[in-house]
Amino acid sequence: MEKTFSLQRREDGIAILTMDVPGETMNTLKPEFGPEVSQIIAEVKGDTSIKGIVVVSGKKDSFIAGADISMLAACTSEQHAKDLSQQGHVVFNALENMNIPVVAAINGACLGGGLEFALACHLRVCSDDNKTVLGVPEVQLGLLPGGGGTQRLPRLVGVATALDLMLTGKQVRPKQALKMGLVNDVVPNSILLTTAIELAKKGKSAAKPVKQSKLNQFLESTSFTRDIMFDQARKQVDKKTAGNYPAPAKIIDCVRQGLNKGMAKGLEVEATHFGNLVMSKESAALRSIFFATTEMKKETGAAGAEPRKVKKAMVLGGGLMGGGIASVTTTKAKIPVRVKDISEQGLSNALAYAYKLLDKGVKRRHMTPAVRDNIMSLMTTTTDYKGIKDADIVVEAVFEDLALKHQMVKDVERECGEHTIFASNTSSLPIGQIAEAATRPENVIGLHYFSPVEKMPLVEVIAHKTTSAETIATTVAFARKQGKTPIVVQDGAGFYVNRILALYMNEAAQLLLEGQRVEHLDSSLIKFGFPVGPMTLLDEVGIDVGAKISPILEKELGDRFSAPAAFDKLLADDRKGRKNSKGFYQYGPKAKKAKLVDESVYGVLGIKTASDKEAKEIAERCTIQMLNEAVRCLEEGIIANPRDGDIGAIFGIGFPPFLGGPFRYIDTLGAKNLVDTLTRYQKLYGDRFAPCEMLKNMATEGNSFHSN
Ligand SMILES: C[C@@H](O)CC(=O)SCCNC(=O)CCNC(=O)[C@H](O)C(C)(C)COP(=O)(O)OP(=O)(O)OC[C@H]1O[C@@H](n2cnc3c(N)ncnc32)[C@H](O)[C@@H]1OP(=O)(O)O
Repeated sequence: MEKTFSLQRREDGIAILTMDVPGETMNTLKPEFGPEVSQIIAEVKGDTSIKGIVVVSGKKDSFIAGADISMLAACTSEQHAKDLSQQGHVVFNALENMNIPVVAAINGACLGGGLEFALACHLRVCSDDNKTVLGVPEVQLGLLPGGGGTQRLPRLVGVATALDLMLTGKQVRPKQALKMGLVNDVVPNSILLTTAIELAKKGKSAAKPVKQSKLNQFLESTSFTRDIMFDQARKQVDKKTAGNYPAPAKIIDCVRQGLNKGMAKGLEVEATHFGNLVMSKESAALRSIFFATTEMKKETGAAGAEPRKVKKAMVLGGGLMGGGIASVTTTKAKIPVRVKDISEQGLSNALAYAYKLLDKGVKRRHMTPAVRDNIMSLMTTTTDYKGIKDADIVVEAVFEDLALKHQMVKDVERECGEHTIFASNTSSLPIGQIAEAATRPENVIGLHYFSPVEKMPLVEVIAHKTTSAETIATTVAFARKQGKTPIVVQDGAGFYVNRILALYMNEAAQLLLEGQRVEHLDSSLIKFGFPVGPMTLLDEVGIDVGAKISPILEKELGDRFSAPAAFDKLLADDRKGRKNSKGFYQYGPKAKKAKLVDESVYGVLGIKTASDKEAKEIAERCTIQMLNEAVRCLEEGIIANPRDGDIGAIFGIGFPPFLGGPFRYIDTLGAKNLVDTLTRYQKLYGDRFAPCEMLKNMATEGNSFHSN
């Protein structure tokens, strides 16, 4: 079998150890590497001519992407996974204990087990390339760094920095890595190898201790003070995870035990916890998200169609959404964009939105003012249609008025090229209706972003009946360049995400009208795993927006979408939510310190609060509405498959990732159990809980939505 590691001796005594996994685009660590590396270490130890080693990647622009995640899926028990971790410990310890200096030369992604490999080296130098990132993202997979990272990181960069890296899983850029002491030097890739060789010649003493703040030095100096840090970190983790994610607490335990009882004990605890986490349902769900999104990256969105290149874009509307869309187009996609609005104020809003986001990067020293200004120069503005003849795609982000959108379709067809795509950011209007105004309807498509655009990863690409495959593929590719995860959905009121969200929100509204307190509703769904509760979400999105979408959904999809009539009283009382500082919560100066319910909302709705229902029942009533409608969307072909339905719900509305998405969650619950629960609630509260046909068939046949 082709080897992954190769050793090249040099006349100056520095040997180059190259890792290049045959046939794979990324280097990942696999169980069979242990014996291969151990053999090389033994060979080096027996060759006194070798004075140092430099470890490099054979891949063009990545170092090591971590352990092979698919290898973890093959684990059959906690012990099996623990053994994998301990095999890594043996190899990395042997590397670390070599008498000659070992230097990692890092270019590109150095993540998870890849960084742990580099940490076992005595010194690390990385390139300043854009693709060079370092981090331990295991926590995002429901895991922990199982290759010694929980022990080496704190000892290298300090407890506080190490916990931050491990508990967030964030990737750091070269300069940040240098500043925190993760690497010893940052150089252009052209001199990376030379620098690493020179570093190896200097020997292990070239490593300089990391400067810690006085406070951190004090806190890390004794087990008593360290325990204060660990207890504080644990409190923050418990608050953030609501007990739904086991990995963070285990990471803290590994670091605590390792520092208090020594590295050998720490490594033992790390391996045990790693084994437990690999077999956890939460990690299986989170790993499925990684594989789903990786698989989706390879799809064009329209079988057999190749995307056209988008060299220039236009955004119609400089409001919150238009500004966000223009911002991600220039900042992420690096595509010139021309923003059109009817007023100079609208254009200023768009420019200010983009500039504010970029300037945050300058303030955090992630970019220079010159880079910021260069990116800003990609955004131009206009109050007419000048300078857009060569636009490849026009994204409209104006208010939900069909006549206005029809006019824009006509304008764009008149002013732009015959291939120019008209993409509507509408959140509810059927794309087919918008396309009725087009002479080239094949170029009309929906491109539905979620607010805030720069943060929400999902976009829905909505094809109507005659949207061309090329238009779909081009729009999907454009969204990807904006850093988005697109799912292609079929045309229909509310598309997918807003449709499943609407029933979830309506059930929360029903519970409110039954006397459940606003804050109890929100806390129940946060405990279930949503990032925010339904009442907070309604305030953020806008009560008026929800009220506008509901009748459209009810007209197209049926009575189950009829929103509780009492909610009209909220609009009559001019309650729109955060946007006019009047909603379910208070938004005045007092509210800056604590989130306070606006108790007057109960009087407006004419309700008296009742005793709290169990949080589990509240969460169940709201979530099974979402699950049932997600299956209906699959049944009607709105979504192509359960994978897209899972990713759409997780990335679009924050469906709890540790549950894997609606369809994986139904598989966990069991279709029959869900049908029984829906039927029980149907008898209590009416036909809005009636299980859909596909779900009943799944229950009868005992099928699951996912095979793995
Ligand atoms: C020992 C313990 O500490 C356990 C661990 O190390 S757990 C793993 C920790 N590492 C990660 O979580 C990193 C996961 N990978 C990524 O985040 C990204 O792939 C990347 C940032 C490294 C690169 O992103 P991008 O340039 O977009 O490339 P793709 O995501 O499309 O990936 C390209 C192919 O590489 C495969 N791949 C990447 N990482 C892994 C991995 N850790 N295990 C298995 N396979 C991995 C990915 O599936 C793509 O494969 P393909 O066949 O080319 O589609």
